[in-house]
Amino acid sequence: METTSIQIAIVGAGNMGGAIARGLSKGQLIQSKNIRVSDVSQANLDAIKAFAPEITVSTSNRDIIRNADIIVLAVKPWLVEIISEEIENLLDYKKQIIVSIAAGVDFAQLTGLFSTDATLFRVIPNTAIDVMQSVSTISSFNAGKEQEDLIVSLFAELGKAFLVPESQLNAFMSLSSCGIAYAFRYIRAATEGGVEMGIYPHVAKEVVIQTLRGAIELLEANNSHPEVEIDKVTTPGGITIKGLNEMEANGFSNAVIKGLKASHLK
Ligand SMILES: NC(=O)C1=CN([C@@H]2O[C@H](COP(=O)(O)OP(=O)(O)OC[C@H]3O[C@@H](n4cnc5c(N)ncnc54)[C@H](O)[C@@H]3O)[C@@H](O)[C@H]2O)C=CC1
Ligand SMILES: O=C(O)[C@@H]1CCC=N1
Repeated sequence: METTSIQIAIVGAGNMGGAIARGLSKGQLIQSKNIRVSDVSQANLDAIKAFAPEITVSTSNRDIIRNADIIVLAVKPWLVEIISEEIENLLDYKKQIIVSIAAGVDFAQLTGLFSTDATLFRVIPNTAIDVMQSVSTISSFNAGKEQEDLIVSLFAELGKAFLVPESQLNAFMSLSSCGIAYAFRYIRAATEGGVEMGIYPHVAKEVVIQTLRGAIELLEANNSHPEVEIDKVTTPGGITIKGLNEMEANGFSNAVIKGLKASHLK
């Protein structure tokens, strides 16, 4: 199917649904006039309309899903069941693809709510989808290669997309969707360290951000292991190794790994 004719309906225009609608409308694959969004909050719909007037908005979930090729469920996990009851009798499982971004709602639950015949995707983005820099981890159920390629290509417009078996989805979610919060916590900690050493907070934050950007660009440009880049910094007998050893003595790597594992849904 030509992507220019694809109709997409997004149920829930909050942080994630709103960002997906805005991102796709800025991208090349889906035309804004083919994007429909519903929410119980008129304010959220007004915000989408203000961003892209060509997007159709509605407070009726049932209205927007009619004839949509792809239906994205972007509501909180505990609302997926309520939405499924509301729209289920309108769905055509032979034609329509359902994409759920609800964290922790697995295919076993989704097939129970919809049908074992449904073509389903689970997509786990992170909040950087708002700036089209998400990690979106994708699993499929009953989907053909073409359908998988389509969903991956849509989310690749909003950052990077990884297609993985459902058994790995929660580990990816811990690393990227929770991981973005852990990255922010590092930035906060480093900024506070800078302030303690006498640097203004806004300057310290800028320095930390640019330091991280540089680290990422080096890793990508050199395709290297982080430890290789660390070896280039640590002058023998110098100050960096003192700092690293002090951080490790205080459990830095252990804390990061334990935090990731604590957020890994089993
Ligand atoms: N926030 C995050 O970092 C991540 C969130 N997710 C998942 O994304 C989903 C959405 O999360 P957020 O966008 O952060 O939540 P949100 O609360 O910002 O957005 C949900 C939207 O659904 C709307 N809504 C409520 N009841 C509705 C109904 N009956 N019909 C239509 N719309 C309705 C709300 O008004 C709200 O705008 C959740 O299931 C969450 O598990 C997944 C990965 C990461
Ligand atoms: O904290 C949570 O439960 C959700 C899932 C991943 C990011 N936020």
